[in-house]
Amino acid sequence: MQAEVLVSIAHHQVDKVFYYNIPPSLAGRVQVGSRVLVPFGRRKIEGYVVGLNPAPNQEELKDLAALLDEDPVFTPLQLALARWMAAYYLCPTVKALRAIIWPLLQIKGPKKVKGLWPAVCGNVPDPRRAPKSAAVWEVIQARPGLTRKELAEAAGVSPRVVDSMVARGLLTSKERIELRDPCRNLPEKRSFPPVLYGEQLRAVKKIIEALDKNDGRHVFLLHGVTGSGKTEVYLQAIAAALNRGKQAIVLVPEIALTPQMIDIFRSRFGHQVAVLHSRLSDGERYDEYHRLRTGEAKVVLGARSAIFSPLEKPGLIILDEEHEPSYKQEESPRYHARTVALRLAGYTGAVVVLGSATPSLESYCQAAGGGTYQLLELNQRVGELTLPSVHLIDLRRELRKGNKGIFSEALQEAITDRLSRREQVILFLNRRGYSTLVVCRECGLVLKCPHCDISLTYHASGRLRCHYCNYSVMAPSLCPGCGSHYVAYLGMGTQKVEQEIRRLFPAARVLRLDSDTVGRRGAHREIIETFREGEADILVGTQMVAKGLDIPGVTLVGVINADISLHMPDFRASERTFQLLTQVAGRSGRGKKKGEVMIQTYSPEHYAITCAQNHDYRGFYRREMAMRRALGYPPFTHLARLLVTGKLEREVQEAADFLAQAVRTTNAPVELLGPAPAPIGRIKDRYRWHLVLKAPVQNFLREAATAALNDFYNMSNYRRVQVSIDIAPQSMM
Ligand SMILES: Nc1ncnc2c1ncn2[C@@H]1O[C@H](COP(=O)(O)OP(=O)(O)OP(=O)(O)O)[C@@H](O)[C@H]1O
Ligand SMILES: [Zn+2]
Repeated sequence: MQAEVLVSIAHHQVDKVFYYNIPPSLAGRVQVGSRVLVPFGRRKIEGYVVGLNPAPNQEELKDLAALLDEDPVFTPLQLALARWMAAYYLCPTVKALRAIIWPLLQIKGPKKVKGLWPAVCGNVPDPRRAPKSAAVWEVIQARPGLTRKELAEAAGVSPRVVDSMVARGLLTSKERIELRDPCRNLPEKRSFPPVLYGEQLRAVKKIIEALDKNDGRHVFLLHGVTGSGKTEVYLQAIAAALNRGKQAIVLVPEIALTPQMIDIFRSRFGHQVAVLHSRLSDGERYDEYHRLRTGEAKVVLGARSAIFSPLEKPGLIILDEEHEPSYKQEESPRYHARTVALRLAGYTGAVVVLGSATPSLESYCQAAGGGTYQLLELNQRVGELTLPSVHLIDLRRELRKGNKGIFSEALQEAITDRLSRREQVILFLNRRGYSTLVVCRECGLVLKCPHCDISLTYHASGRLRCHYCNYSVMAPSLCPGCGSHYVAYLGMGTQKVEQEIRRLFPAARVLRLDSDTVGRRGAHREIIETFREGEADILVGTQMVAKGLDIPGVTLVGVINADISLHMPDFRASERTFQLLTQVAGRSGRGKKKGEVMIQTYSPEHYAITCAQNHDYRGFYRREMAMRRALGYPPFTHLARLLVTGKLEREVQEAADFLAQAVRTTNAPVELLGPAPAPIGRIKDRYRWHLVLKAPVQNFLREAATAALNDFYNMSNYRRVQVSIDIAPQSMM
């Protein structure tokens, strides 16, 4: 027998299978999916068995060196996905495969801990003479297997008491597997499905019909306004899938994978739910993975990469907030979870549900423009609730009135009003830190990261930080350029908003939610819970406050500056702005009282902002589609981006020129934009240039990019630059 092996060298030029002989010592144990060690050149490297051939080749083959795990690390379905992903995104197959199985590669198996057991029978210590030992004894009889620390804690004694009992031979220690449940601290409560209202019911019925047809051709776009109860549609569709013996994958953006979301799923489906996200420990991830592989868990709730979960045959795949940019992985393999989901559904016959209050243009035109998706609409909020009224505040007029502060008069009054009525406020600004621009008023020097082409952000800790590479330095008191004292701190972040709020409203209880405040495990949950319980009045935050929060006490949402995302050099800037504003506005008025939203902006006429004000998705869609058509951008064309990076700017530029020339000489009918420096010209000491390819058909892009890359590897000498290909890029930065 011989094995076909993908070796773990992720390079286009090694992207093929290599053949090895299976030595007698491994016969019968090597399977498709096995992780092995193989001789490669003068080294031994890791590889993955992707095929077995009974007839050995004539040529002399080397032997597999070792089998690394007894169980296969991937399923045939996962391998099929990897192969498709490699071809679709033009990445080495082994890279795609490793992206799929990384949770298994990272973890070393279950964690072992030392537990304690009673070593003798009966009642040994006398509670009157040795009350502490007696307490320990009582606990260990009831709960054998506790660790030293757990036991001491449970008995309310110092661990030394436990030690002395071990020394006296009363307790013995043995290794045991630690069971880690990422939700172990959650309250176990059951919830029951509410009665669906008309549109919800219709949506669920349609999905169930598709589940019953079982023909793998159903993609639904669930377009439901904020607070319309999309989650309930998902839950009941999942329940129906489970009743039919099917499994479900539910993806939510990492940021929306809030404890609240997890609680909802756990309270409905209990231990049938496995949760996968980046904050799990390796051990917890192992356990959840294990529960999925054995079939104990039938629903996986997770972020982007949970689409690769080792379910045998998912029958329902749901993407909540399908428009979210975080579904795109911004490193190779640069896959989009939605695209993968559709492919996976093609393999398994699963029904796909894409949900959003603000669908991506790509998806909406598939549903509304005569494409292949079916549109399901939820046009109103649950119950008697209505959408909040949204006011635009023209910051130019504010300035003319002489108000140079962060808050317009109207927003300040509205906050005062809410505080007096004991209602809650969310303030949204999509920038963290204190000041986002530090500049010398005398010589004009802007303080930038020494490693990136990015201005440093001043943090309340007194340090300047780069938000791309995390470089930090104490803020200088004098300008490092000219020695001037006049260093100005401009541009505001959430810390400054928080500080201003505390100054203006000293009695208010304020919380801040951004990536600086959620570093500690559990902090995210605490902040949201504290706010929900009404123990704070105002929540300030970045886009972390914009998504998914369902907090009935909030009747006012203030957007401090709506324009931040509007002027990004990216053709999706308007779409992102509309989505963010609609989502954050949607946090207001979800309880008994009607909500209000105030959006501060310098561009009150921009359609991304006026359409958000009027809850007018279709209006936005029409305007934006007209714009995209005129400029020849997706969804009317397909894009690919070649990003060239390296330490020497000249080399990067020359390499980009070489690639451009190579693209021009291919026969593929593609339009080439650039080469040009990327909007962010340098990150982590690497210069960045890019080329953007446009074509009416995606395959032309692949042809052109592949041909250009081959020329590049075969004919050029730029060994130190890196080229990455991004098919259907989400970020153009
Ligand atoms: N049929 C129903 N009857 C009563 N309450 C419901 C019903 N459906 C949903 N709800 C409740 O309505 C609230 C809003 O629902 P949900 O959070 O799912 O909205 P959503 O559409 O996901 O909103 P968003 O897009 O803003 O996150 C939740 O508190 C949910 O429990
Ligand atoms: Zn940096």
